[in-house]
Amino acid sequence: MNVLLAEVAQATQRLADAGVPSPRFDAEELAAFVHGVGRGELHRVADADFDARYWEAVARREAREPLQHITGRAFFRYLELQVGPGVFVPRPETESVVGWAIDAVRAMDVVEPLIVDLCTGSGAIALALAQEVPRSRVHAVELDEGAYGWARKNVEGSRVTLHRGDALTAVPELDGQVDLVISNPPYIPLTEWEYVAPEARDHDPQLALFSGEDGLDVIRGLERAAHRLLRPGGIVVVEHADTQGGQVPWVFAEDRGWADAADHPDLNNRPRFTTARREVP
Ligand SMILES: C[S@@+](CC[C@H](N)C(=O)[O-])C[C@H]1O[C@@H](n2cnc3c(N)ncnc32)[C@H](O)[C@@H]1O
Repeated sequence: MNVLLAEVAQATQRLADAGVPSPRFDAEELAAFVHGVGRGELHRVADADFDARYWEAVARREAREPLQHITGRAFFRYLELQVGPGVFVPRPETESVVGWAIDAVRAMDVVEPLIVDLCTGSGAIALALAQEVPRSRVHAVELDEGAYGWARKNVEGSRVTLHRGDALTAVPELDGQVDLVISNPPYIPLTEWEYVAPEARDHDPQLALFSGEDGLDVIRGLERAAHRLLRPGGIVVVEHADTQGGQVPWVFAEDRGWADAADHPDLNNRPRFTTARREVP
């Protein structure tokens, strides 16, 4: 075994002892990052090239700093995004939410679909839609100054138009014209603070996580914003916590101008997002 692989094995044990949920993956990813190679190429790093900065990176992860803050990058669908302190790290469960949205927009058969991503954080959702839906016109909205700064770096050179503002009142110039509104908003109930993993609780911005006593404050506001923005027949897609699948579809009620409200699971078969269609009068 070469030196690096032996160090990775030791690091894996340290991360496991610290309670890191995916210790081998993280130990390998940090080694790959520090040595500037892919994860599948670690065995090729010569013993003389072992870089002791690996152990600095492992110590940070052991203290439960998010992996993506240490490497400065997050992978989301086909994208590599810049992330760090001050912005929510995009999560794998959101990838399936975006997958559903991409299929829904393609099925609309609109030539230049107009899409709005509310609460964009790093810009992950907006950028994935711009990349995967041909000729889409994508707008992204973020309130927090720090997160907006990261999104601005990520959208540079893309087709995404970024706006700084409150999702609930944003982009009124698009009212009644939008084909798809999508959001992964803050949705954790304040009462669950102590159960949130240290990586999120201590490193993701509070504005990205919590939303009132039951976690639904922002989603209730988004319901009105989506109704305002969508054209008749347009679709809203909202991510929620796996405990909220029984509540969120009721926010998009028929007597508030919605049709076909439904809830959907993620790849782990947990309730993850609600979709609804703005009713056609
Ligand atoms: C859970 S994070 C999701 C970020 C991104 N959509 C993703 O999936 O990675 C929620 C984001 O919503 C932003 N946010 C919270 N309240 C907002 C509001 N009223 N208007 C706009 N953005 C808001 C937070 O700053 C944070 O960036």
